[in-house]
This record gives sequence, C-alpha cells and structure tokens, in this order.
Amino acid sequence: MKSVKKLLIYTKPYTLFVVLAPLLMALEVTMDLLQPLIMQKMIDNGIANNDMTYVVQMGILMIVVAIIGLAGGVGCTIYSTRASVNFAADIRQDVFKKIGHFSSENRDSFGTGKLITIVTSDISLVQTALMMTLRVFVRGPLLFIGSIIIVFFQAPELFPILFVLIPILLFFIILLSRRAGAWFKRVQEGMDQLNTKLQESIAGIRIVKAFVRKDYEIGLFKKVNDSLTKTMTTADQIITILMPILMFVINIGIVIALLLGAVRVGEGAIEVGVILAFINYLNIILMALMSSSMVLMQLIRAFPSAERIQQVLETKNEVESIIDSGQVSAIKGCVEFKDVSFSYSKNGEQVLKHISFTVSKGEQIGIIGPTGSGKTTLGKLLPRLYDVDHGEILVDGINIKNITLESLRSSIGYIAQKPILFSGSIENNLKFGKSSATNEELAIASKHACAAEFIERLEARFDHPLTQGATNLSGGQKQRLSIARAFVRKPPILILDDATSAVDANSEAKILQGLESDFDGTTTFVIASKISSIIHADKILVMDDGKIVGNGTHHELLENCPLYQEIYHTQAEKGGVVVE
Ligand SMILES: Nc1ncnc2c1ncn2[C@@H]1O[C@H](COP(=O)(O)OP(=O)(O)OP(=O)(O)O)[C@@H](O)[C@H]1O
Repeated sequence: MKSVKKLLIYTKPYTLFVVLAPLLMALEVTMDLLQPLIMQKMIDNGIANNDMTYVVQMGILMIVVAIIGLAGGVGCTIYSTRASVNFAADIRQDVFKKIGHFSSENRDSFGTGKLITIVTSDISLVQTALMMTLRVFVRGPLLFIGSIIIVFFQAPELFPILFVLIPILLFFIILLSRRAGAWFKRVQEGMDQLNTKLQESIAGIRIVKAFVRKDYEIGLFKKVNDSLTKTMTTADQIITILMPILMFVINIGIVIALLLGAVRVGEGAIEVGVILAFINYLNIILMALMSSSMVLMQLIRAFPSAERIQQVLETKNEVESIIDSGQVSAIKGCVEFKDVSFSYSKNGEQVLKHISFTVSKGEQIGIIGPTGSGKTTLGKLLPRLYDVDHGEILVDGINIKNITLESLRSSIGYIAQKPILFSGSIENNLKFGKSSATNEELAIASKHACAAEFIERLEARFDHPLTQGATNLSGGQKQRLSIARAFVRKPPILILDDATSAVDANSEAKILQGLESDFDGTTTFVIASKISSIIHADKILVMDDGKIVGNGTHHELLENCPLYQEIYHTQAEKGGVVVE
C-alpha cells in the first residue's frame, strides 16, 4: 500500500486529467441512473394511462440523458488514458535511469530477468490499474450506492431483498480477491524466471546449438513456462469464478423480486413498473459490483508490482558518488592499492586479500595468475564497479571515493574480458566514450587497435552496421573494436582485461607495441593469461588465490617467483611463449 502511495506522486503532473476523468465518469453514472427512473415513469404514468404525449416526452428525455452520458464516458476514457499512459512512461524513464546508475552489486542482486519484468510487465500492470481506477472505480461505487438509494425511495417494498443479497455478494468479492492477491505475486515471480531463462537461452543460443543441447534447453524452458502457466491459470480462475457467482446470486434476487412483486401487485400494493425498475437496478448493482471487483483485482495485481518498482527506485547505490567539490583537477594516472581486501558478498569469502602496490604515471603493469586468482576483480575495483571492503585505492594520491564517479570513470579506459558492442554503426560504437571524436581520431585509434585493417575492407567502412551484440563480427574483430573504443578517449589510465585473447599473436604484439609507443603517458594495466602479453611490462604482479605472490619485472620474477616460473615453463613447453 505504501509503495502504491509513493508511486502516485507520478500522477502529479497529470492532476487535471486525474480529476477530470472521474468527474466525467460521475456525469455518465448519474445519467445511467436516471434512465430506469424515467422508464418507470414512462410505463406507470404514460403507457398505463395511454398518454402518448407523455411517452414521447419521456422518450426524448431518455435520448438526451443518453447523449450526456455518452459525452461523459468518452471524456473520461480520453483523460484516464492520458493520465495513466503518461504516468507509466514517467515511471519507466525513472526506473531505467535508476538501473543505469546501479552498481554491479545492485545489478547482480536483482538479476536481469527481474529488471526486465519490472520495466515491462510490472509498470504495465500499474498503468492498467490506474486507468481502470479512474474509469471504473468511481463508476462502480457510484452506481452501486445510487441504485440502493433509488430502490429505497422508489421500491421500499422490495428493498429488504437487497439487505440479504448485498452481504452475500460482498462476502464472495472479499474472499476471492484476497486469494487472488497472493497468486498474482507468484505470477510476477514466475515472469522473472521466464525472462531470465529466455534471456539466457537467446544470448547463449550458439553454445546451445554447438553442444547439441537444444532439447535440454527447450525442456528447461518448458518447466519454467509450465510452472508460470499453472500459476496464471489458478490466479485467473480465482478472478473469473467471481463473475458467475455474482451473477447467480443476483439471478436468485430477481426470482425473489418477481415472486414477491407478483404477490404485491395482486394485492394492489405496487405497480408493475416498480418491479421492472427494481430488476433494472439489480442489474445495475450487479454490473457495478462486477466492474468494481475487476478493478479491485487489477489493484490487487498491481500492489506487488508497485512494490517491486519501488524496490528499484529506492535501491541505495552500493557505490555512492560524492558531490563534485571541484577540488580534483585532471587525473594524471598514478595509482596505489593500499592493503585492499574485497569480497563479492557481505561476509563471503575474500576474493582479494591485502593487496598493496603502486604504479607511477605512464607505467605499464602486467597482471598474471591462474584462473580465478582475482585479476579481473582487481581491475574492476579501480573504476569503482565495486567498492573495496577494506583498505583504499588512491589515484594521484586521492582516495577514489573522494573523486566523483564521473571524473574517475571518464579518466579510465576499461576494456572488458568480453567485448560488449551496441547495435548501430562502427562509428557510433567508437564514439561511445567520446562523442566529439573526429574522423581522424577514430582512424588513429582503429589503427593502434589493429582494427583499421578489417574496417578498411568493409564496404561501408566506419558506417558498417553492427547487429545486436555485434554478432556479424568475429571474436577478434569485436575485441579490436572494443580496444579502439577505449583508445579513442585517450584516457590517462587504461585497463585491458584479457582484451587480446581472441586476437592473433602478430596483431597482439602490434597492439602492445602501439600501447608503449603511442600511449607512453598512459598508465596501463594489462591483465593477461599469456606471459607474451605482459613480458615487456614495467612491472608484473603475479596473483594467486587473491594475493600478490610476485611483483617485479619479467627477469626478476623468473629468478624469484616460483609461480611465475611455473607459468613461464608451462607456456614455453606448449610453444606459446615467448618473444623476449
Ligand atoms: N560477480 C561475481 N560474484 C561473485 N563471485 C565472483 C564474481 N565475479 C567473480 N567472482 C569470483 O571471484 C573470484 C575471482 O574472479 P576473477 O574473475 O577476478 O578471477 P580472474 O583471475 O580474473 O580469473 P580468469 O583468469 O579466469 O578471468 C573467483 O573465485 C570468482 O568465482
């Protein structure tokens, strides 16, 4: 309920629509309520007395009332749609913005599947709930209360029937809507699982095919889909069963009214028109309750969704940015790790343990070690994709927590292990970190990343369109473009995380040479699994199980670091290493 209240702030810019819609609906309801009353007069005063003039007058009045009602209904539809659609669009925009500011930790904790469900399904549900509330929630209770009042005055003899019927109707509505609420929460959770599975399967479709695991994946998807189907069926059945129950109770009421009415008409106590009007009002009460309970169900469905949306909006960013105090001038690129320890989960196993080292501006530092030793994690801490648990990281002598995220990250070119490119042209991708880059800058960066050679061969060159995930490029081409993208920015600090693993040895050597000659003022971290990638680095860190077990040049480490010697000899034996 709290979450719904908080989301209602988003209706503020559309207050006029939110007020107009129910007012116009009230107008339509008033007109709807007048119709049976006029009809009753027409029958009892006009038809019964054979007074055709009166009948015609009442007929015209009914048409006028219907037209006014129509205008109210159309107006309500227009304004309620405007309010709810814009309300949802604003929430969507804010949720997307918030996700954009999420730290890696925040993103890990939600999971992509849940975030997709929230941005699509959950926001649509609250949109529909608002629209139905504005349209129907006013209409239902107004018709309901209005009908009861009119019956009380017009057909007091039949009024006791309502006394029995209404509590029975309300009992079923409350019972079933309570049960439906719990089930709809499960439906949204099922949607999360479905989206996660779908996203994973589509992203990994080639692996699935290569491993001939199509049937296995289809089986997994079926399991998730079947479970969602079952939950949805139960939830929908609870809602739909309500309608026939309400209808049944009202029909019983009509039969009682007819029986009782027949007796009273025989006694001359009431007129036939009164019975007809009563039955009409019973039908209106039925419609009012049905539509109100539909809205109620929609609201019950929207409550868990509102809670999930609010969860995103209220998530505290694990990596807080400080306000720009303007004290930090342009970053030069000296880096120091001071007794840094880190774990991905609170109280979890430490992935980095007491890491300390310094790098001077313009130095190239190689990081090597067995798989899972913490090399990538170390690289992620510098641009604050995660925050350290213990110790501190200094850039130019300042703790990175005291530098704004924007200036820190714009000073670092991070080339991830897995290249991520966006759909659009090569040019758009290269300009991702520097939209003002000139064609010349793009050409130079591509040359240094050994990307120019394949771009030149493309018919549209820099305008060549990339598909989603750049599936129309080879692994090596993707890596080269992602390196070129970081080069375009010419940042003071570069981090290459196994960024040349899919590049042939010749090109890798050229890229590394280019790094030395053309980026001599840039502090470069080269995280690698091959010694050939880091052999010429000014300093090499050897990592094992989250600790630094060696720190020195290639030759120093060959003399004094057993793990480095082991890696060197293993790679040399395989013929992989080593051009010294
Ligand atoms: N997002 C994450 N959440 C939880 N644990 C993680 C996460 N990323 C990595 N780890 C764990 O942290 C440890 C270090 O991983 P990291 O990726 O830093 O190793 P690495 O040395 O770069 O390995 P590789 O050479 O295989 O890339 C591993 O045990 C890994 O399972």
